[in-house]
Amino acid sequence: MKYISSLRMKAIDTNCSYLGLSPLQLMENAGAAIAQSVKEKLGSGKVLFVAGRGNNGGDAFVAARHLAGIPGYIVRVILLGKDRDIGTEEAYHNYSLLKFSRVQTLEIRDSGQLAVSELFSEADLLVDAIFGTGVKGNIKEPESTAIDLINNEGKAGKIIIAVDVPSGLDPDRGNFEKAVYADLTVTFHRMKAGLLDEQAKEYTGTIKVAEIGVCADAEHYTGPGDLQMLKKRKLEAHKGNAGRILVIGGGPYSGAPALAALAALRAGADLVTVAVPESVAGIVASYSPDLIVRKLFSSVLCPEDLSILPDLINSHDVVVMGMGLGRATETLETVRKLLPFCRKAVLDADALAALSGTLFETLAGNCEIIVTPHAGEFARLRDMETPDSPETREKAVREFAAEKGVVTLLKGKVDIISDGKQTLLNRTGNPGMTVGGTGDVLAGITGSLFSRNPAFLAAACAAYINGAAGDLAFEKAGNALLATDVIGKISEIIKEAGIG
Ligand SMILES: NC(=O)C1=CN([C@@H]2O[C@H](COP(=O)(O)OP(=O)(O)OC[C@H]3O[C@@H](n4cnc5c(N)ncnc54)[C@H](O)[C@@H]3O)[C@@H](O)[C@H]2O)[C@H](O)CC1
Ligand SMILES: [K+]
Repeated sequence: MKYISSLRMKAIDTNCSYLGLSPLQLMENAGAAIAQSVKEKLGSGKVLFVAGRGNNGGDAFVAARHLAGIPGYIVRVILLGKDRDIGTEEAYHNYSLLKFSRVQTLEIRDSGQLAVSELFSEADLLVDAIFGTGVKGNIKEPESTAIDLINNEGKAGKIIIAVDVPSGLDPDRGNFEKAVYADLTVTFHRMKAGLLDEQAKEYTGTIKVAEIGVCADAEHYTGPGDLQMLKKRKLEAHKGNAGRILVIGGGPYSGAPALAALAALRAGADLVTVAVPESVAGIVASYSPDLIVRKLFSSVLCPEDLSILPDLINSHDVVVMGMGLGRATETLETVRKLLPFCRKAVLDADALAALSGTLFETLAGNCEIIVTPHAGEFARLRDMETPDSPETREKAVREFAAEKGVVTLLKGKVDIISDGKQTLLNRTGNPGMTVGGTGDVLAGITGSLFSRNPAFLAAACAAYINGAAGDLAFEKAGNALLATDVIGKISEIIKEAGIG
């Protein structure tokens, strides 16, 4: 069964909002689904909603409004706190509407007041909306008492419906300190992993997955929500904690490795070292004082460099390799020899020319790889034309990623990112980005994110950030935009997503 983590669900929520589907609309659908389930369980009578101060409570306020309009129901809501304690705008909005909806509300001060309330014993059906996916740590008061009181009524034979998850149950792991015993759990959009836990079964009752109108693209295309899944920088971070990146590139060209390195820095890496052949080391160093340049031996990457690069690789978290290396036989041979020293590598441009199917197999398990080919490079990697139609292209990327065990980011008008199991599409970016260097920028961002995040998430978010930064640059420069303009906008995208 396909299930979803609470973090991913939050990301999808944010992506919906980015696409124009507001959290309020999702809440309205969630509440309507709860009201529908109440109607199916109870034809008429007294319904008590026990609501916490988060969006789980918000769903209950919507459901209460929907039910109160139907003859035969007496609808009451207990809010575990005061209205000013309600944590989200959407929940507050829906709570405010209850005044106009023939719903009796009670705001409770503390667990003592809760324990003497007769609303519990008077109800025919109780709806548990104390916590959903936002529960954290040990359960405090008055929530703890509220769970006990709901369970007392459940023991007395009343119907209990849980909103999204039985309150107290960890939606991802299923473990808990105490939780509501429900007859029915109405969970939204997708099954939550925690509900499938063996121990959890006793608490969930029947599980119903309710559609709440999530846009399909919020899940299949990258968005700002995906960025929220990236690790946040810790306030007490030390130098190097946010990633040490080694860029290996250059020789015939000097700009490409510098672009990748500067992009990695802008995407949050702490330290970026650029290892380039001696012939271009001075030029690369002259581009920016932010770059640490390590001089290699010759005018192209060559076997002699194997005397210094393994140590350098070892002192960095991620290697980003390929930009501007050229395709001299000795260079490609050196790339192949370096890979077994890498733990995490982003391979782009000329490094892709060094790869063969068997090489992937020898590396399996030792080195996590992200490849970032364009259509031509992807065709060479597979020894097969890259398909034109979106569906076949997506399938080709998914199959390649699964077969070779590498995260694949196929660049194009719509980028395709897959690890063989999960696939995401990215449509940020614009025609101005066909200018040289934007691929190097993407490789740099990918390396930076990969140092602290899983490969698939890093690649998907890098594609989004690169394109979104390009879109900002396009506003000013139009089709005349340069790769350096894109680098200049990375920080705005990262800051806006709150991950910088
Ligand atoms: N797309 C969707 O899935 C939608 C989900 N909706 C509903 O929203 C909740 C998640 O809402 P959130 O506000 O993030 O969190 P909760 O309501 O679950 O809880 C937050 C609330 O609880 C307090 N709290 C947390 N832990 C504890 C504790 N241990 N003891 C006491 N109090 C605690 C916290 O301070 C907050 O006040 C999801 O489950 C769905 O029901 C949307 O409405 C529709 C879209
Ligand atoms: K709940």
